Amino acid sequence: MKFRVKLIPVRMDRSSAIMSQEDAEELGVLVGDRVKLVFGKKSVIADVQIATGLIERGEIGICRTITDYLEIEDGGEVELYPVSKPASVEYIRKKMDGHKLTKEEIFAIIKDIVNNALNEIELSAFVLSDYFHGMDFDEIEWTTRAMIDTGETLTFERGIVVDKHSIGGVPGNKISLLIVPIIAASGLLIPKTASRAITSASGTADTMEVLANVSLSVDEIKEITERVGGVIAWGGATNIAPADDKIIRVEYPLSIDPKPQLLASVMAKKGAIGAKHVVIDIPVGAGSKVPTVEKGRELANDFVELGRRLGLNVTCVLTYGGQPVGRTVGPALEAWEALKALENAKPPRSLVEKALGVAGTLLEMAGITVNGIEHARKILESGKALEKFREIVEAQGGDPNIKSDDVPIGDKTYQFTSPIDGAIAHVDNKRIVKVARAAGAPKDKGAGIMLHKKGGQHVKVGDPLFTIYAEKEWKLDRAVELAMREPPVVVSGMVLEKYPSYRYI
Ligand SMILES: O=P(O)(O)OC[C@H]1O[C@H](OP(=O)(O)O)[C@H](O)[C@@H]1O
Ligand SMILES: Nc1ccnc(=O)[nH]1
Repeated sequence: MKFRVKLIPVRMDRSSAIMSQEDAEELGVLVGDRVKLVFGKKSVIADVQIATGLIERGEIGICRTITDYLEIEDGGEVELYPVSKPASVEYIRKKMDGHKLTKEEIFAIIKDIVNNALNEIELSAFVLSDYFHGMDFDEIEWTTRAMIDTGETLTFERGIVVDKHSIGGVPGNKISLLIVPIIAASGLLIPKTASRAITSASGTADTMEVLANVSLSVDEIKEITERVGGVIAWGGATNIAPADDKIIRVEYPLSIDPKPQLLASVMAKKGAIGAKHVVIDIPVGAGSKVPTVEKGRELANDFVELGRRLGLNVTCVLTYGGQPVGRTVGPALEAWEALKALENAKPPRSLVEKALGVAGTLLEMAGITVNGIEHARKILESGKALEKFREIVEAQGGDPNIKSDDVPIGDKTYQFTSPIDGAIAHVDNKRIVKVARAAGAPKDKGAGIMLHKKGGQHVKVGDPLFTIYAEKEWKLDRAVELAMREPPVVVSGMVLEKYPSYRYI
């Protein structure tokens, strides 16, 4: 059937073909079905969208990304016909029914994810079927390999390439901003790619973006790593394991990270950059991705086994994840605190101790020293890590003279104080994230939470507990309201509750 092109003057990631309800009925297609648009020798597959009123009968609304590709003008004529779903949709259905997929089926799914051939519903179905049914080890290995093979890989001619990655799940986990410069300052190469937030209020890519550009190409990552020793880049902007960010975009709104995807997501990025030694940080504790040490050990075994299959030397570090790392949550606040630690300006102990523990493990694995923590501490305390971090920031287009107190933080604030004398019984990871996201994080860089007290500390009536920061008043109001309904910091005396009507926790 022939259609007249109506150019929608925007660019979109996904290809959509917008038509009237009547034309959709005549073609026998529903919203989300696929159609092929042909112009001359070129063709493109697009999803059907319906917008009666905007699009007349006989018209097809397409965005500039498609018109540029087809080299067709507004008002031009295209041939359009329905096409069937790719075979990978059948494989996703097989997984939804709980069956094991073959290597070929997994490669087909990942390839179609990379080529944008699956719509949001199909991609979500894939992620959710992994969430409900899991994958066996072969499937996890094939997913990881498929994610590596469908993207670009990096090789370095000289130097020992190492890497670290956290599975995430604990708020305030800004340790990569300390670890990467410590490792780079020790002479090792660390081309670190990070994701944006998945279940938290700020991923390492979101935090680093406060200080520098994180959208680097594979060539830039290689060049900067060879010149300065390390980078902190956003994996989604590179062509390294390109399926990863597309999967994460589905996980983020649901705040889920199914185990097979988690393993493949992390290890594909490590495999693609050719890391020899890798440390995986597994935060363990209530409200994190891994609730108990036993579960942490199981996951650690999986990482080590996947590393063995891919030829990477992996050590996992189980870390305390029962409450946020350091005192800040949210991109700018976390960048501020990471800089404080690099400046040796009274940083929180939990942040420094964790960063040194993970960095030290990597230094020992690479054979730099037998006492990794002390070696890492010297690099941090001597100022060499700060110096190296500034080189990295400059190489990534940021201001090398940045100081912690120059980092702009949201100017709309609200402080919560203790309603009673008592002790902090609980800092709830999930609630902290919910409130920080309600305040605007990670999109609004200045939004987040500063904790004034952490678990176990004593408080008196009226003592500050935490402050919410936001860039916009209405987001602050929303976050404050949420924090009142679901307190993220719980103070308790020895009397927990009174019935019928008083509730302190
Ligand atoms: O948002 P949640 O689920 O906490 O996890 C995502 C974060 O965890 C990893 O941290 P890193 O890059 O090793 O520092 C990812 O790259 C990302 O920054
Ligand atoms: N699923 C993931 C968890 C943590 N980091 C990642 O890059 N991916």
